[in-house]
Amino acid sequence: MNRGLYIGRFQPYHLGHQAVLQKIVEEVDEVVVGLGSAQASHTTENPFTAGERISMIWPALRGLDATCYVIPLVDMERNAVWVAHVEAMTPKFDVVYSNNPLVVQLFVEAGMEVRRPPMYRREVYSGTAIRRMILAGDEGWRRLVPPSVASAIEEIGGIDRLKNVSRSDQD
Ligand SMILES: Nc1ncnc2c1ncn2[C@@H]1O[C@H](COP(=O)(O)OP(=O)(O)OP(=O)(O)O)[C@@H](O)[C@H]1O
Ligand SMILES: NC(=O)c1ccc[n+]([C@@H]2O[C@H](COP(=O)(O)O)[C@@H](O)[C@H]2O)c1
Repeated sequence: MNRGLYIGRFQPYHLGHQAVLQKIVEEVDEVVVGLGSAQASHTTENPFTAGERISMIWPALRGLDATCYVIPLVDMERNAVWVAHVEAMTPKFDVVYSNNPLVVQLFVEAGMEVRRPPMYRREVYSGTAIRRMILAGDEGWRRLVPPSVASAIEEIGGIDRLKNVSRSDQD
């Protein structure tokens, strides 16, 4: 039995992430989705709580042909102990999937196999781009995420939240 770890902040989860996971499930029997920066929310970079992100991701994972775990991972002050922290919080995994240079570096140093998934239409499928579209009032962001993510963001008042937390006291 082969298990893969896919780490991201998923702020929000988008169709690029979904495309990566569809490829990962062809290579492993089970996937651990590591929900990074679980402590973060209500900022421009990290608008959604870990719980909200789980609610967004869960329906999208149901369509995948593999057992998936979603595990919240709070950040650690020391990068040197982060891999041990991740290992302590997750079921045992055999391979890590990430394109984040720091994540890759830390797992390679720990002797883990790391695979870098090819980028899937990065110019549009990007958390940063989607948050910018929401802030600009561009409704096109809804086509870049699974339907469950768009409706969850709507239900929690995520559009107004992102706009409000991105304001300065001069606005
Ligand atoms: N379009 C994409 N195709 C393939 N991999 C992607 C794509 N977008 C993000 N990833 C990868 O998925 C992992 C998790 O990404 P993350 O949650 O940071 O999304 P992001 O779109 O990069 O968000 P942000 O712009 O907020 O950093 C990272 O390894 C990232 O490189
Ligand atoms: N020291 C740490 O806590 C540490 C180190 C490396 C990555 N991470 C986390 O891993 C996640 C990587 O996800 P992204 O690729 O979405 O940035 C982020 O949440 C990041 O904060 C944390």
